[in-house]
Amino acid sequence: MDKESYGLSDKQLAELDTVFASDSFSGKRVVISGGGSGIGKAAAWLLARLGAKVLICGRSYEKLMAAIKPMQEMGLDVGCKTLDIRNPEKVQTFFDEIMDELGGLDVLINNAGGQFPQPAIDFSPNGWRAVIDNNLNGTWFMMQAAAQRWRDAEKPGNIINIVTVIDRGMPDIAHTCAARAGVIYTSKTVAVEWAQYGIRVNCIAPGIIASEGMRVYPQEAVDEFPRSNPMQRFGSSWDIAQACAYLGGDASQFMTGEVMTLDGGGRLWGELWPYKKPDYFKPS
Ligand SMILES: CCCCCCCCC/C=C/C(=O)SCCNC(=O)CCNC(=O)[C@H](O)C(C)(C)COP(=O)(O)OP(=O)(O)OC[C@H]1O[C@@H](n2cnc3c(N)ncnc32)[C@H](O)[C@@H]1OP(=O)(O)O
Ligand SMILES: NC(=O)C1=CN([C@@H]2O[C@H](COP(=O)(O)OP(=O)(O)OC[C@H]3O[C@@H](n4cnc5c(N)ncnc54)[C@H](OP(=O)(O)O)[C@@H]3O)[C@@H](O)[C@H]2O)C=CC1
Repeated sequence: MDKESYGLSDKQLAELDTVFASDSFSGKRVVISGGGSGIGKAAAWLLARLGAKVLICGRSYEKLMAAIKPMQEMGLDVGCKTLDIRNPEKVQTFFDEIMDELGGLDVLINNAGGQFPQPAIDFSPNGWRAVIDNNLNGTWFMMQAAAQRWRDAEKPGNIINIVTVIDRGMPDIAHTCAARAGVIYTSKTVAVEWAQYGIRVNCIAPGIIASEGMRVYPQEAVDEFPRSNPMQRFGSSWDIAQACAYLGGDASQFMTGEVMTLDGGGRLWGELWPYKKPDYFKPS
């Protein structure tokens, strides 16, 4: 399949079935970074359909507006703001504004992120820095800004960080493995530190998901990605959105500091090096 065609249409996102009750997020205010495409957009659709007031952010205003228009046309309560999560001052201003505009915040989904594939030995200092900054620093600025406001207002909070499956590392994306390991262990640590404030922190580790994010990878790699798990297929953004609904809702109220993996068993079996695998690693 052409990598450009990966991702769910707005019609699908408006109609896909869910196991969650239609009012399970009513009264909840949710912020989703990177909500203009892929997994973040699917989560925005689902949680808004379940009654949440949702605000998505990302770097491209046009992308955000295009994402929220069909949701608003369905009568869903969704807004957007531009934000580069790597800028700590802008993140602070963002949270000041949205706390005011939404009247508070219940759930923060740190989904914005990504990387480019390259053998680690060839990373430039700036390429390494860009991926660490986007995924580790950006996510941390968002987590801390939300937690400070929840603590100061004496309100509970709930953070969900979208990471990636790092158990076996992943050839060609060592920079993101480093960043996501940082996010996971920061999350485990602050899940403990922030329990006293009623703040939960969990991560979701998606395996290969058929989202718009696939456009970043060469077609030959995308064609091989299903072999990264024993189900030998892609997961869907909707799978990850439903995991967000579980972690963002009351059913998971006793869960904090965990990583929920949805990878079709890829942690246990699968080819992680789908593209330009050196001869050294090929069967002789
Ligand atoms: C195949 C098997 C995979 C196997 C991997 C399988 C993975 C599947 C699981 C994960 C799937 C997903 O995450 S899907 C989601 C994918 N979505 C995304 O990645 C979207 C977000 N990504 C990004 O915005 C960008 O990739 C990112 C670099 C992180 C941020 O962009 P920036 O605008 O900050 O970066 P730039 O200013 O353009 O560049 C900063 C530096 O990075 C370098 N750089 C940027 N792109 C580069 C590239 N393609 N190759 C080399 N170097 C690159 C530049 O040259 C710069 O270094 P100098 O030249 O030295 O200055
Ligand atoms: N698809 C997959 O197989 C997997 C995805 N993931 C992770 O899931 C998350 C969502 O990915 P997916 O939906 O697939 O891909 P997308 O590329 O569609 O989503 C990434 C989103 O993040 C936004 N974003 C990136 N950098 C920034 C930034 N600095 N500030 C604000 N927004 C930013 C992008 O918007 P914009 O460019 O407009 O800012 C985009 O909407 C990412 O963290 C990804 O790495 C993890 C494992 C597997």
